[in-house]
Amino acid sequence: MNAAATAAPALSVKGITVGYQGVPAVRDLSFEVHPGEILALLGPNGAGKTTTLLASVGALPVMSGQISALGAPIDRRIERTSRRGLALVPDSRGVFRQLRVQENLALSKRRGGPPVESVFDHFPKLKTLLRQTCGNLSGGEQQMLALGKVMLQEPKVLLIDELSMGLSPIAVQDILPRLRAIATEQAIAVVLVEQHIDLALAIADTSLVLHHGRVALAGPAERLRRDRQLVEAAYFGTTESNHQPQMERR
Ligand SMILES: Nc1ncnc2c1ncn2[C@@H]1O[C@H](COP(=O)(O)OP(=O)(O)OP(=O)(O)O)[C@@H](O)[C@H]1O
Repeated sequence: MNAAATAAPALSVKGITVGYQGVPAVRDLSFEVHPGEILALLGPNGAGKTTTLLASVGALPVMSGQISALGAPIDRRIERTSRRGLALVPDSRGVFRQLRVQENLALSKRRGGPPVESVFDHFPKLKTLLRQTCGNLSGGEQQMLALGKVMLQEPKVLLIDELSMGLSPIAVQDILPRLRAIATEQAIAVVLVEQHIDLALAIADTSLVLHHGRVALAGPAERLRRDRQLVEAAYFGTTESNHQPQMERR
């Protein structure tokens, strides 16, 4: 068990069923993420990953089950949720493409929060791009900006939907370790939805594979890293029931 696992969970999801127009897209899902931990939330297209993130941040009501974050039940008023330290980086990246980098960062700056310059500790390249219009940035640069913007909000729970969408593997290899460093240094609980399975498992502590809205596989990321066949079976929904561990940790 790692040190983070001894603290109270920053995000606790217990037996949730959630979906659209009364039709469940995710069923009976449970997991916990502790401060400083990264959970890799994996699974094929349509497995329910985005649905899980939306429910976790309060944007989608659960049909049953409970979600609590930072010691209190999730609030469906997103503004309150974000003030309490929950942040979602959507797959659309959440940057204003028509504005410059410096304007994007300024918009995310909070009174009394960290200075804009603190973003350059992890993303020094952004300092050289301050006057660039975001729409002209590369995908990797836009992702750095998206993470930089969210860091200025000092999140305690960070939910990230496909950080690497449209990025080259090299750009993903560059950005994911930075996310690992940020989560550890700032004790942020991260849920990372990611299609680059190996890269996600390389920086994650725990992992969970969804298939058709149900947990097909869960366990320490290190274990899934060692057994790709098991992960692939979970993606195809052919995991045997004795290979569906509870969310134990290292
Ligand atoms: N707004 C919606 N209304 C109705 N059904 C939806 C809606 N959004 C998603 N779904 C359905 O819910 C299921 C789960 O979708 P979700 O987007 O959570 O999957 P995902 O794992 O994030 O997929 P992907 O990797 O393709 O983004 C899918 O069957 C999808 O068609």
